[in-house]
Amino acid sequence: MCTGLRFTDDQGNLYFGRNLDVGQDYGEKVIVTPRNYPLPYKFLADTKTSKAVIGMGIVVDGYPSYFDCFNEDGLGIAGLNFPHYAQFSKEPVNGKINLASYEIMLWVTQNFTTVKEVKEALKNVNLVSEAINSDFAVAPLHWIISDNEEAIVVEVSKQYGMKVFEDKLGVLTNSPDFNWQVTNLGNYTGLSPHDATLQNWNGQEVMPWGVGTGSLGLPGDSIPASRFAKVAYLNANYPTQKGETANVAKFFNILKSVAMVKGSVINNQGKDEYTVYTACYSSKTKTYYCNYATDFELKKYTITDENLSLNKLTIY
Ligand SMILES: C[C@H](CCC(=O)NCCS(=O)(=O)O)[C@H]1CC[C@H]2[C@@H]3[C@H](O)C[C@@H]4C[C@H](O)CC[C@]4(C)[C@H]3C[C@H](O)[C@]12C
Repeated sequence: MCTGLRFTDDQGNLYFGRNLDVGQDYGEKVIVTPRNYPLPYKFLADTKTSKAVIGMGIVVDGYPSYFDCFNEDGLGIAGLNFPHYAQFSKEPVNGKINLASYEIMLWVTQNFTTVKEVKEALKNVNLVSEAINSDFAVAPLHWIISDNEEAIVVEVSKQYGMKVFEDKLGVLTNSPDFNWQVTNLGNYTGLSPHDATLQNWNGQEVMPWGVGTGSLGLPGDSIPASRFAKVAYLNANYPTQKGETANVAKFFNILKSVAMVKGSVINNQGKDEYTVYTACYSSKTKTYYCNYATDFELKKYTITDENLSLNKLTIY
């Protein structure tokens, strides 16, 4: 499972990232793709990158295959599992921009600066079920895309085709679909950051005990709907913060509260599924912050004038 989160600071700078919750080691690393790096496509003419990108991923045949990535202009995208729903086109479709589903990460971060532009361009996109190479399966993902101004969620399913949702909550988890998750929030509208008050039930005074009584019922389990509701609630109530340090702390405070702790979830392959890393990109400083289940030290990697103009990937 995974959880994506975005919010802005008091000056409108974006903080955007995710938890990666998996039961498998992909050997992922932080990768900076420079400008002018070869960018092959399955159905479009090969080209070169025009914007530097930073994020977490693996390199497959020289191709930076990102799990989440962010460009130097502050536009980012994260892929999260969307099992039982995600279904891409079997074949390319004439007259459309055909992208292999894994190509959406770099297509978005190379061609656009704003979500507004992405939304317009997506109207003509067809995502094709095509793996990078025969060693990999097609990942059944949906995506959250964000800039300073707004966020959207992109889903392609058998039931609904391609859908692009405004994500005012700044949250994405896994299945069911985004619309279902937002509808489900209606079950949590009684939550309040304020404590419950003293009640009188048939003459009996009933006292709320201690702080936090307004949030009784806020979920704490690991299912996607629970993580969605919890992060949506916390993101809506966490006060706007000033400065990079406080905003990065806000990000990790919220996402670690839905992190899956090793041993608490065992998937149907018998593997521990847990939060392997948490990562947050700051558009203000072009910095990718991350830490790992096995090492909480906060690592910082930045798109710099030096690494954006190299002619090779920088792999940390
Ligand atoms: C498993 C990851 C998503 C984690 C997640 O959302 N889990 C939820 C589980 S569930 O819903 O509750 O079942 C996804 C996110 C990005 C994915 C990777 C990226 O898409 C990059 C390549 C793409 C290749 O097609 C497959 C390998 C891969 C390296 C992918 C492996 C895997 O599917 C990743 C790592």
